[in-house]
Amino acid sequence: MKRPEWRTEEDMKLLRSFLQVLPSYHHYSSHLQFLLAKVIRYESFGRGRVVVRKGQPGNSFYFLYSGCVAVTMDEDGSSAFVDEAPVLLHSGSGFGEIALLKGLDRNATIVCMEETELLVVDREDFFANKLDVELEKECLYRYNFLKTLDLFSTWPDSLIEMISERCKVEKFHHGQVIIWDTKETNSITFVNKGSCELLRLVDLTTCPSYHKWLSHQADSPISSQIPKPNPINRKRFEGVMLNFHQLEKIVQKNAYFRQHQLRKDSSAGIAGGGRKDAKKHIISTCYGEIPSQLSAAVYLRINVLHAGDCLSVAQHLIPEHLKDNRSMVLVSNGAEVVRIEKEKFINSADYESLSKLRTLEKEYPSDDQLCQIFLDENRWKLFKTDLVNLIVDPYAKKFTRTPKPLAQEPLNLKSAGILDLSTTCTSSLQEPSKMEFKIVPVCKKTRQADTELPHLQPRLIHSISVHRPSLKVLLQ
Ligand SMILES: Nc1ncnc2c1ncn2[C@@H]1O[C@@H]2COP(=O)(O)O[C@H]2[C@H]1O
Repeated sequence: MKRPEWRTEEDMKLLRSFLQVLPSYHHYSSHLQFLLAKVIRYESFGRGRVVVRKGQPGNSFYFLYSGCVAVTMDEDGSSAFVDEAPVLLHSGSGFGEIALLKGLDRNATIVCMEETELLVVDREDFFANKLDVELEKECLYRYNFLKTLDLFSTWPDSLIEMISERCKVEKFHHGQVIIWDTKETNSITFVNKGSCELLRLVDLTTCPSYHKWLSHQADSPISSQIPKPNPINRKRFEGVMLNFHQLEKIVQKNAYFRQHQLRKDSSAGIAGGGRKDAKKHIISTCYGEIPSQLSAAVYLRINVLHAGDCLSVAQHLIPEHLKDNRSMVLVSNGAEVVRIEKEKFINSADYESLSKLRTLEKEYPSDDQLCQIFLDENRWKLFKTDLVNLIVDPYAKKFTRTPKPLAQEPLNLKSAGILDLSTTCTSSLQEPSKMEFKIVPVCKKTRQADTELPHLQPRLIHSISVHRPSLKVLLQ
């Protein structure tokens, strides 16, 4: 990047279009964007470098162009590398405005977590270009939002102002993960606009209802009479299950899954083929033995948070026996959120707001209850799809043309999420399946609380297809 004094008008236009990718820059007026493109300086720092030190006077404001920085309360920023869940700012964010706006010392340390590129606006340019007016507006926006929340109704304005200076508004597009693991967050997340979903990855093999249901399927006279693999079964769910593609993306992007090398596996826990190896296809769980192909996990939505709601993490404020230590994922449906560090909130909160926070802690269904809900919904979907096929299909077929399947599709995401009981049960004791599917290493994460989980890698599914008698026959 050329030095500011050497930039021509053309350079500034080009730079301005480059900077559009930064959300914190993008929403400024085009006039201000142009002025900033004139004065902005480029700096890059390596991992561990402190950009802004707590307690020091502030002379610059920063846009984070690429990389990631942590906000810490210690002066040297070292806590960011030992904290389980440091406050992180990613590409597109801005920081360092408070010291300039309020004439105070830096309220936090900003340390680089990786190679980071920054665009710097120095004090004189900051005020000369009226960036202070824009950033004051942002501060006021956060303050006004917090004022609307009942949780802060007993707080004095000065405290709300202090909190609003120590948080940021973050925008997440549809499907983007806001929190990978709710167990590992130190913040209270407030939804300002839009909505988000709280999901729980339920390992069905750990749920008694799943085993009960499987044994019921095995005992069913229908399944013993007609155990033939039925390709139509798999078609039933295609396009039915909401969000499965989105969940696939979560699994692919999740750093934890990447670390455990998410596999497109064709053998999926099945060691070898043939009847001799039948034993190897069976896994033991505390609820009995099942074919390893039936080891499955499913993401289930357990709550939807709308504007004004918050995801509290007040677990340590509630009695031990009421604590819910399960990991959950918070996914955006297109949302704007404000995260406030739990510790900061608790240190500033009065008795009333602490009690309110405690009551916000929701009780969610157990994994087994979630499993039951899933199986019920699955049954209903099966019935609904069969019924629609029975009534609509003969007419629709006349007028529509089935699109040709894509040649050599590497992984059919639609069918990959369907556990087809009829094909699985018949093939599990014979040849290893050629079917491709995703393995979810949900049980590999060894934490003390998780030690009771069996050490298998369940397959990520969204539906289970079972063989059922034709509705047409039943209705005749
Ligand atoms: N909790 C927080 N979340 C995000 N950014 C913060 C937080 N606390 C402080 N900051 C930013 O860190 C900056 C440190 O320097 P300033 O006080 O100038 O401005 C501060 C804010 O821009």
